[in-house]
Amino acid sequence: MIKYKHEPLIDFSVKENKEAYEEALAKVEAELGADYPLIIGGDRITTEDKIISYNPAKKTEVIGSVSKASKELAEKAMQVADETFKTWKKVKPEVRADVLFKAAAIIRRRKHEFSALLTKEAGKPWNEADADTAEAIDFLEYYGRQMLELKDGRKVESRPNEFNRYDYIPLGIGVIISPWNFPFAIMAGTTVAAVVTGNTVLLKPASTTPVIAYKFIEVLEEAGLPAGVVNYVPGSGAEVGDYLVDHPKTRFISFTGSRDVGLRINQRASVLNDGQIWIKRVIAEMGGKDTIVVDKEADLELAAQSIVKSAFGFSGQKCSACSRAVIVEDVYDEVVERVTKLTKELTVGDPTDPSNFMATVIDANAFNKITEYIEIGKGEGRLVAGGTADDSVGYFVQPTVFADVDPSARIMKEEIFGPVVAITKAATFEEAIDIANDTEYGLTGAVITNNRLNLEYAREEFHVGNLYFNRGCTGAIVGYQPFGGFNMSGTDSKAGGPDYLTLHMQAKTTSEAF
Ligand SMILES: NC(=O)c1ccc[n+]([C@@H]2O[C@H](COP(=O)([O-])OP(=O)(O)OC[C@H]3O[C@@H](n4cnc5c(N)ncnc54)[C@H](O)[C@@H]3O)[C@@H](O)[C@H]2O)c1
Ligand SMILES: N[C@@H](CCC=O)C(=O)O
Repeated sequence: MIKYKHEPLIDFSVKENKEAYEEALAKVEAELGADYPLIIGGDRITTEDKIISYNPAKKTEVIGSVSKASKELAEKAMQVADETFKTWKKVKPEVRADVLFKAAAIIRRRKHEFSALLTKEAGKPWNEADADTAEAIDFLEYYGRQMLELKDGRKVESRPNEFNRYDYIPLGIGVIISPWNFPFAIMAGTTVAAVVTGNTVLLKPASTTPVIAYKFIEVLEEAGLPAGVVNYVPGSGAEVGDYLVDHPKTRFISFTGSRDVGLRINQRASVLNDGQIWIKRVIAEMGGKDTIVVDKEADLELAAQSIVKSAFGFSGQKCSACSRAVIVEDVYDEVVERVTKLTKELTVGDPTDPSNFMATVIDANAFNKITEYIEIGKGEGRLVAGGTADDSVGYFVQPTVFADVDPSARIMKEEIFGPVVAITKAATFEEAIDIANDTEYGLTGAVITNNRLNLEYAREEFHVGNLYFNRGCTGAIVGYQPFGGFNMSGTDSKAGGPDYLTLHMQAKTTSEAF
């Protein structure tokens, strides 16, 4: 087995790569507007009720019409997943892992096609779409190998005349609820983690990005995954989501999304329903209010570049995005000035044009929420860049920077999930870390300093699940920087890490006496 290594990112300055992406975009554009059914037990089911997926950069352009699961169809999917679990759980881990390796190979061969769909369906600029696809491949390659490591359980001690074993067995039916912002990587990663560990799955993708999820199910089928192991049930969060979460046959829920929905799922999952004989497990990866701290002894150009890239990459729509910068007063003015200049240089426009650094936000709801926060920001700080938005063609919000914001301001505390960064001043490095920690979230953070003692101080005191030194706070890589946060950022399950698969299994001890 070749050692795991992350998928390299594409260099679009190479002519062949650029042309290949353009070809992929043309292929995706030729397929726009298609109908996509539900998939339950391998059967394609078309419903009257549809979820329409639109291009956020051309808001009337339909990416696809996706059949929408009702409660009845969700129940049917649940029965199929229950039945299929009886056989899938007995399939050898090596065989399950092979499905993941083959799926990775299929995606790698048609990589740009998936990325181009992300450009159209999620509004991802080329490099962001490519990173999303690369991460999906990484999850497949990494979790496949992780399963091979765990397949014989873990070593435990045995005394003379006894043989003890500690094995991992699957849990049962998992409900996978995924977000739209990494509509390929997170959707695929959370699904295959459940599958490779021997569970069956009901996948409810985000309603803004259901087409990429359908394409992924096709890949799994092509890779040999038996019918019924993953069932594709797009639907309304409130209707189908609640039904699946509450269902007595649901054994675990793997959710990635906002704080409020995560808390709701966690609460509902704790209720014992008729016929239920287990405590449901909940994996919940939720929001962030992530901070870059800049010390006075620091590379200030690196600091400004890191803030701008982490704040505005994919329009700030990453749970890891830098939405706050805390700068020590000695270098405050200089860094604010440089951030402002860099931000004003960013190009914003349709993501199919690779010269645009930034494109849209996902939909009208996001546009309205973000522009409301920009208005709030105008009363809470000094607007130094951006502050405008235009939804006449697509949902475009200019990259926006507020300086001199009080640490207790709303835009310093609440997750905006858009291209807005708030900057505040701290008297000392220690105070900067205190401000960074003053949030209910604890997902990512970064520190820019050349002072070794301050780095070590941050290592202990900066309370986030993913802490980065002298770089930005986005872009964790599967198997290298396992991802997940503290406090209201979720259960810190560390996707892409060595402990992740065990969350999808239960350990069984057997002890035989001789
Ligand atoms: N921590 C992480 O790893 C991580 C990664 C990506 C995104 N996020 C967070 O996700 C959020 C953005 O994603 P989003 O807007 O898709 O989040 P969201 O919470 O609105 O939706 C996430 C998923 O939950 C579903 N859902 C909504 N209501 C539901 C209900 N009552 N029951 C069951 N499912 C329901 C949605 O349809 C969607 O599939 C941000 O807060 C971001 O920080 C976190
Ligand atoms: N894992 C991604 C963030 C996922 C959430 O949006 C990163 O590290 O930037």
